[in-house]
Amino acid sequence: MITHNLGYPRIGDNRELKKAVEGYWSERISYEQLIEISSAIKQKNWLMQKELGIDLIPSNDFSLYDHVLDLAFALSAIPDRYSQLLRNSDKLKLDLYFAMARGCQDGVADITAMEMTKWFDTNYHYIVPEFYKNQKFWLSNFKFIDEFQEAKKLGIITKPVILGPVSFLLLGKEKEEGFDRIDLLGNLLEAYFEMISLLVDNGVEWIQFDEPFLALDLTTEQKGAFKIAYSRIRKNFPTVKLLLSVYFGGLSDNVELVAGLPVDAIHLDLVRDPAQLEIMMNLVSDEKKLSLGLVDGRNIWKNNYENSLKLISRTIEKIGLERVMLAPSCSLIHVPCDLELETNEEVLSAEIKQWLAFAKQKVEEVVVLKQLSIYKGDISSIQLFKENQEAIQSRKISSLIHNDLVKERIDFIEQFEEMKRLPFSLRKKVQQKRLELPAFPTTTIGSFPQTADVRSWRAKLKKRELSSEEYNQLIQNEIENAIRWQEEIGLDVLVHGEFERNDMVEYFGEMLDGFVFTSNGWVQSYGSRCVKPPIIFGDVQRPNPMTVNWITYAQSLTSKPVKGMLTGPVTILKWSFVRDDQPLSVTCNQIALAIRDEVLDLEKNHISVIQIDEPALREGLPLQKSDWKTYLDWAVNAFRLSYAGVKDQTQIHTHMCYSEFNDIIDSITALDADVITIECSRSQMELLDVFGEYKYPNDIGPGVYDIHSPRVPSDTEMVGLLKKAMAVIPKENIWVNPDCGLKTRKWEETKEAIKKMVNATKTIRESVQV
Ligand SMILES: Nc1nc2c(c(=O)[nH]1)N[C@@H](CNc1ccc(C(=O)N[C@@H](CCC(=O)N[C@@H](CCC(=O)N[C@@H](CCC(=O)O)C(=O)O)C(=O)O)C(=O)O)cc1)CN2
Ligand code: MET
Ligand SMILES: [Zn+2]
Repeated sequence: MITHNLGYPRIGDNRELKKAVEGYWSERISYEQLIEISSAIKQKNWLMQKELGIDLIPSNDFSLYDHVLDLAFALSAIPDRYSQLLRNSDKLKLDLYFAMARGCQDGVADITAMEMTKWFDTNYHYIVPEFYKNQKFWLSNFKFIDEFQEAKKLGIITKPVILGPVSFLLLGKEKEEGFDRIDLLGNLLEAYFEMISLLVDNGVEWIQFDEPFLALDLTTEQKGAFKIAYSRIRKNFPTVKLLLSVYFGGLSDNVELVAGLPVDAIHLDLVRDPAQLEIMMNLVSDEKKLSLGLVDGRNIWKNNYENSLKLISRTIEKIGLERVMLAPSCSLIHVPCDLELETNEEVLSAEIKQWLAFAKQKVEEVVVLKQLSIYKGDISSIQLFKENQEAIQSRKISSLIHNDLVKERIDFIEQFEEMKRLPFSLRKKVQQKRLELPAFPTTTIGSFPQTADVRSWRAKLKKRELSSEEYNQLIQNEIENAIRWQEEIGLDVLVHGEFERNDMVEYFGEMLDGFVFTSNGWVQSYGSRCVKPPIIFGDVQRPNPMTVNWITYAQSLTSKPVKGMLTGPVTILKWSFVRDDQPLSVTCNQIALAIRDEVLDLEKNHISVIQIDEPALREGLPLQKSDWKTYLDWAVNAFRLSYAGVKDQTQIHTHMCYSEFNDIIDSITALDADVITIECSRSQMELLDVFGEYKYPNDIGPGVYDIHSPRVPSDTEMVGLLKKAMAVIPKENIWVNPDCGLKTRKWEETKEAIKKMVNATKTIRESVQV
């Protein structure tokens, strides 16, 4: 029986990578220092996994920005617009790599970034490969082999992890007409052969090919591509061991296809779909191993050894010990590094801590499961097993979890559904009378730059180096400056800037009952950006108002409307670690009721516009279409519940980013927000087409500039994008705003860009009669 891991967090226990990469971008550290810090993280991870006793340790799971970009870069899938940056030195190559991720504006070059989007149903974002007709691929970067060699020097023969060829193509996007990216498979395989041959020459024994698309619905052609890819790889490399890994879902209709692929081992996500194991065991031939993904790589609850051991012994009985591999369900990049770093009991109590496992603990769980499953005697006498069962039991019966008041409120949900508003067209008139907005109203998405100063005040507040009065005063000053600046440049609907928030989800988690948070539970979201997802362990309710003081303070400074700014129930749910002892829909409704309390309090305090962000609505969509309807029904209901009972004169906004809306436009419409602001600019307004075709009835603010890049767009570019928007959306319905919040930007860039955005709007207002 072999234990292995699919990928370990690369950010470092204390976000060393984030600090190093950002240090490199701002020229505080050198190329050499960045490489040194990266190596230290990799080595620490490898040695730790070795020490814990994992048999097959992954390499090439590290990345300086994103593993999909790494592969595109290795295979020379570098769009032409970057050609002026192609250079030979290692440092300049790295600068090109970062330019692809972040855009480049340095006085000489002015190049947009590649698109970024969500990695399946996670809060991790990858860089979208760009594909062209007849594109050729060749190896020009060698990270996958360098990392293997690096680990080999430490005496560890790792298992390189490489995104499989079919998933790589499917994750990308055609950048010209007249071909399907799957047609590039033949060309792409040539480069994969080079890659594999280098690995084999250097002594690789196992290669892990990740093909998460096998957990999604596939066309016949796509299925065919998998057959071609793996039979050609096998033919060229008959002896190297291939592990095909599928995660985030069950194989469903693809199970026969996968069982038949000529690989040496198949990894299954048994957390998402335990039932697929029996089906696979019946189909798979004798020479193949099965890797059981039993330890949840997407959540932080301790593994229930009793349940896992049942599945393992069933598998041993059916296919034999030699053919069983044990692993986490997916890469561990989606969970924090190490629970032992949580030492502050005031933040995370011992009672709750004993229910949890982070990445390092999950690696240990895999090893212990192997030991327990090959143990010949009675495992109930083994300490590790006993402790595990006690922890599982303690969570089941804990009094912390259940709150009868919350359960009663949930039972009365139906009555809220009857709180209907006027239809949008009539509401719009009532709201316009109150707000008196010009044509093409301008606004921003909520956050303004989270400067080092603002963060340091929060850090000092935590360490009690600032009193809460001092902290509040500092934040109020920021809000006042932000309001003054917004008035000065002529924005129409203002925001308070979210300076008081560490994160749009964690902030609310900290104030709601039923949540705990961590001190160091960081998870990578994209590039150097990380989040600390709160943990929902029990029934949720709002003991006190969460935002009312800040928003009413901001509103008191101006006669223009200031938006109340809330995170929606689906997003709070999706970006937290969620309890697994009740349906997600129930937890979501509990959160919705808590947000609704806040909405109604804001309304009572004369806030005329309230934004309820739902950037994770699309990402929550199940991977298989057959599950969509159920999800969309409860997600849309929860959103509507969060504002149920507001008056017609209160304008409800929502915001979404990184989403393909094509498939869910009905549900977006059913949210019935008065205004939706969406991410659009990296895709040059392509995302808007569906709203036009569908004749989406309410107002839309298509993002006219990409906030994820430090690059400042010109007003001409924004005028161009607005004209594109006007070609598909009635002009009366258009708002003007950036793609998303500005918290990751610097003030300098923000001020310049928003000013240009307001100018672009003026140009548009002058050019059309509304
Ligand atoms: N949860 C979530 N998911 C999301 C988004 C989001 O906003 N939130 N946005 C989309 C894109 N993803 C993003 C994810 C993270 C960030 C982001 O800016 N993260 C910050 C951390 C935010 C945070 O929690 N800040 C804390 C802690 C900050 C910190 O690092 N403090 C220092 C100390 C500071 C000092 O002394 O100067 C430390 O702990 O070492 C705070 O402000 O209080 C970062 O990585 O830099 C942005 C976008 C999609 N998914
Ligand atoms: C990821 S969506 C962000 C929305 C939030 N209101 C902000 O402006 O930061
Ligand atoms: Zn956003």
